[in-house]
Amino acid sequence: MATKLDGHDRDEGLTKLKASGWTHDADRDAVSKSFSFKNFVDAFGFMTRAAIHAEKMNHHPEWSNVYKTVDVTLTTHDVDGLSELDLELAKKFDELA
Ligand SMILES: C[C@H](O)[C@H](O)[C@H]1CNC2=NC(N)=NC(=O)C2=N1
Repeated sequence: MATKLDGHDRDEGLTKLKASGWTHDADRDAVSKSFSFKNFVDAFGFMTRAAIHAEKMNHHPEWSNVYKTVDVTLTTHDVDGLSELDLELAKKFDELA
């Protein structure tokens, strides 16, 4: 079971995510990023690779796709906010994009 991030780990994690283009919604305690690709095939390829990774982690994104854009929001529903799993998944999505 995930635990809600707090203290130094949370500050450090959020700082790193913001530096790579993620924004933090304080009301939901969620992070979001809009990924842009060359075309639909690249966007959907990213979603396919990301989905396989998310399923392996048993941690799933809220996301939507329009043509070559994929909008992603990450939060941990089980703890009503950010956990280490969100930081890990965000980092992986950045690597895959
Ligand atoms: C039962 C199952 O392990 C849980 O519902 C998992 C599945 N994927 C999840 N994904 C996300 N983003 N948050 C969760 O709390 C969560 N919980």
